[in-house]
Amino acid sequence: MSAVIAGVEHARDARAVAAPARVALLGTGTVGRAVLARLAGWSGTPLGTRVSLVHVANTRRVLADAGGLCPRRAGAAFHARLAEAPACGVDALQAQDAKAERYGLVATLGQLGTRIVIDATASEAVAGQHAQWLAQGIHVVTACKLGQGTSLARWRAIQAAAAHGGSQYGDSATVGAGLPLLRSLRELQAGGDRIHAVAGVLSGSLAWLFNYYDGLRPFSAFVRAARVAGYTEPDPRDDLSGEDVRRKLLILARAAGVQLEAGEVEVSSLVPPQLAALSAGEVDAALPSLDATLRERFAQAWKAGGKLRFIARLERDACGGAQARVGLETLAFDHPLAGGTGTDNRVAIWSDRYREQPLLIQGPGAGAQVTAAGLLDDVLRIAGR
Ligand SMILES: NC(=O)C1=CN([C@@H]2O[C@H](COP(=O)(O)OP(=O)(O)OC[C@H]3O[C@@H](n4cnc5c(N)ncnc54)[C@H](O)[C@@H]3O)[C@@H](O)[C@H]2O)C=CC1
Ligand SMILES: N[C@@H](CC=O)C(=O)O
Repeated sequence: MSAVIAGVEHARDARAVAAPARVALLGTGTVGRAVLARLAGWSGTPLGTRVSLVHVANTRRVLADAGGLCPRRAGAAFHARLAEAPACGVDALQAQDAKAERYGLVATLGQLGTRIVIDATASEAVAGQHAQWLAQGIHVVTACKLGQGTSLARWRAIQAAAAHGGSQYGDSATVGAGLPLLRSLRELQAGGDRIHAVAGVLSGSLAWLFNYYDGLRPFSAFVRAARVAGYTEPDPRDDLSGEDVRRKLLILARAAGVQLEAGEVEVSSLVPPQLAALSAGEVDAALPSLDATLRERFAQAWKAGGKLRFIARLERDACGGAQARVGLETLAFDHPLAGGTGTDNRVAIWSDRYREQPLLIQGPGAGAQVTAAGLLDDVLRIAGR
């Protein structure tokens, strides 16, 4: 290659490397707000040059600018009147009709370069779009478990669409709020290990509840506090019923090579039928219906000299089958899965190399900041250097 051509190629490479990934954020609640705050903190740093936020939407409004939005101003625009948002050099913040959001999103992301949708919603409709975006070559980074943690058909569609579109699916934040759980399972298998079993606490809110519930104050008051702290799902019954943990266990199992259907996970719910039957708006007033049963469960565990922990278990047998279950257990105080504090998830993984003593991974398993960091770690991995 001549020096001139090599120089042109080099300049082209340098431009390709420098082009920021174009990012759309869906959801501006607990997690989405923290994503915007973290992006705002990157302004003027090398990390800030690697991503360009072009689209932000929630259920009510959309802000889009193909030239790039200011994350700080976008955050303020969603949580204060636009006029009060401090200016930071963005000329064209456009409020669009939220109904046009899906089409607007793909158009604003454009056709070229690295395009990423961050899903910080708990929306079934948005999860239903993941495979379509991936098939178009748009990467998806998600905190929402409804993509990979529901039906096996949807999980397979996501894998197939990513392969077809040459796109990546960033799922670190779906289990353990970004703890290196999925990554560890994948790396163990890439190194030739078979995963034998996984067990532990996979819910940050339930960890927090059973770390602090004292059997004296009403359990329902702790549920309200966990919701205010941003640890629960938008509807706390998704946590209390074990549904959120079922989804996480399905995501882990499938990543471990066990293609379970949702119905194959045995789930013991903490939600009584009368609470399960209510509309979302009626839930808060009815939370005290949890109190008597939980007080009794706590007293029994205390008498037995143990602690309550909401545990997920996946056990593989030698014939290729697997058992999966989720529910409240009484564990001895010194049980390896009973430790941790706050929202800590604590998960043990048994594999070929970790046969007797499992690999243990522990850390905060819910919360806006850790989840936003997990999402943006995936964004940076996809955006490249
Ligand atoms: N809160 C936490 O600690 C963690 C949450 N997650 C997941 O993150 C997701 C978001 O959780 P939160 O922020 O706590 O919920 P949230 O209820 O605070 O926020 C949800 C946001 O999504 C928006 N939204 C809903 N449907 C939409 C649609 N069709 N298009 C655009 N926006 C839409 C809502 O307007 C709202 O802004 C959930 O899937 C949750 O499971 C994952 C790990 C930890
Ligand atoms: N509601 C979830 C949030 C993270 O996924 C939990 O409690 O773990």
